[in-house]
Amino acid sequence: MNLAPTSKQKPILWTISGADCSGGAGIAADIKTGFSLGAEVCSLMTANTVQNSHKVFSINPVNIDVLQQQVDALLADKPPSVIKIGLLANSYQLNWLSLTLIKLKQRVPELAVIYDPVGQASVGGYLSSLTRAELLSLLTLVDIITPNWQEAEALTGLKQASEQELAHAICQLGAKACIIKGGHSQRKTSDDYCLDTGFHYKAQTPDDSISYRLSSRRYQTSYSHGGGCSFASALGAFIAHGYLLRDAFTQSKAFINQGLSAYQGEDNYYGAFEQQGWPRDAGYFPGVLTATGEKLTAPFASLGIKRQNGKKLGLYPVIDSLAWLERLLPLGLEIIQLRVKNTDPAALEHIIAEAVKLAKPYKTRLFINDHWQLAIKHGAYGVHLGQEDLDSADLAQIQKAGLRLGISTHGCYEFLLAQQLKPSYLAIGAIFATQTKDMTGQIQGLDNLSRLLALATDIPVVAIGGINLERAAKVWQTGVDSMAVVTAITLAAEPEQAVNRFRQLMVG
Ligand SMILES: Cc1ncc(COP(=O)(O)OP(=O)(O)O)c(N)n1
Ligand SMILES: Cc1ncsc1CCOP(=O)(O)O
Ligand SMILES: [Mg+2]
Repeated sequence: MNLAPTSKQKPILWTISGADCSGGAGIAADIKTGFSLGAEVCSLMTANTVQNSHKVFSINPVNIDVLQQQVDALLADKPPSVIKIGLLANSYQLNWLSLTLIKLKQRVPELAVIYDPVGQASVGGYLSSLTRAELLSLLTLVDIITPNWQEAEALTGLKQASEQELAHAICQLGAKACIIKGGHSQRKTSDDYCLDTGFHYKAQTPDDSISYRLSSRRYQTSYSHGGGCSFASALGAFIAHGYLLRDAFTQSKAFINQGLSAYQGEDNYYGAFEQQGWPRDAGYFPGVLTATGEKLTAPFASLGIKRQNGKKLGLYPVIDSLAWLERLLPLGLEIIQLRVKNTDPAALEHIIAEAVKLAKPYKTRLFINDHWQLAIKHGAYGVHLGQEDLDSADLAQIQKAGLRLGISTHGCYEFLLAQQLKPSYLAIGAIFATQTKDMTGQIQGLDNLSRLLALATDIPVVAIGGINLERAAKVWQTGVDSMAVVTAITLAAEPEQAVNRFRQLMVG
């Protein structure tokens, strides 16, 4: 993921789906969704369906020669970064598409293929005559499949299986990731479940997979026609913009919640789902279910600064030695982090113990990166943990010891997840490319920083990564509470002067 813009060109999403003359689903939904989310949609129509709000009258498949001509024409000047597949009307189309995807993936190696297996129309009636065996043949070419649970049961042949088991079975059939949509579920939960077995950033097997579960309240509305297609095309649009699957998933769910909330309570009319632009309002974002969070209910000790009350944490130097700490403490900063890597245990303990002693006479809040046991042992003010540390660290122990906790996040999924742990601050990074740490695939950019800030509660938010004096004003204008920097200070010709210049631009 690199969300820092490199050009003003819109990402291109192809939709290979049916047209719905009643305007809500299929290609209409995909175009409205793409437009709403800043993606350019090219449409390859598989069928010209005749339907209204009561019934599907006919399907009218398009000949594969026409589809092939459209692929050839579009490849010349509008190659896709994502393809969303919806209705496939017959086995000619399925076989043609399988061969086409193989060729396209050779030509565009980064291409992501999303398949929304539309079998049944929401008004009733079957849209596709494909058999299960035929559909399965497509799965190995699919990066993300988005069935609802009935479709997932039909694909796997499993009954009474959990969403997790269904997703796992579908990934074993060949798809790289599977999102089971809970929206139409008659099950107790309306959670959406995602199993990611290797898409984008980690090569994994289905047994070594990552799962995400998002939960939202149910929206009562009759304006939902095309919601499923819109979810899959929103996912495509977010992925085309460069978001990781977990963040595309979270934002797509927010996009759907936002649309479903538009006409709540308007009954007796079968209306189309309404695309309402990029979801920014925290109220539409789903809950992120986490086992770690369920154990913690109380907030971590506070920094004495809340996001809303106007006081800011300001500059947050992240340094790696006692010498730097001694040099910066007299400058009267609100917060400093000691981030020591690759040091033997005895030396490390000595450094942390000394750092805590050095910081005692100052009002500066000293955070220790990574080494939470030593931070507790020596009575540091706080601990900073990364995502990888969250599972192994004993958060309850940190909380019980009264230490403050800062957590790194990289995108909206992790931000919402970490927020539920009620830490003392949340960090977002890397805002820009940085030489200090390998942040490949995790560059947020300023726009995404602003979007994440819209999800913030009263917990202070720190921006980190590639921030220097030239870029600082723009970062500060987003409304962050603090900017954490390493090299902008440690490599500055005059570090004290650099600190002062940062502070000057953070006034107001
Ligand atoms: C303020 C702040 N934000 C993020 C980080 C990065 O922490 P982490 O993800 O644990 O990575 P390392 O720093 O351990 O490499 C941080 N240290 N401080
Ligand atoms: C530790 C860390 N975490 C995210 S980016 C980063 C490095 C920040 O260093 P710099 O300020 O030199 O870009
Ligand atoms: Mg760390």
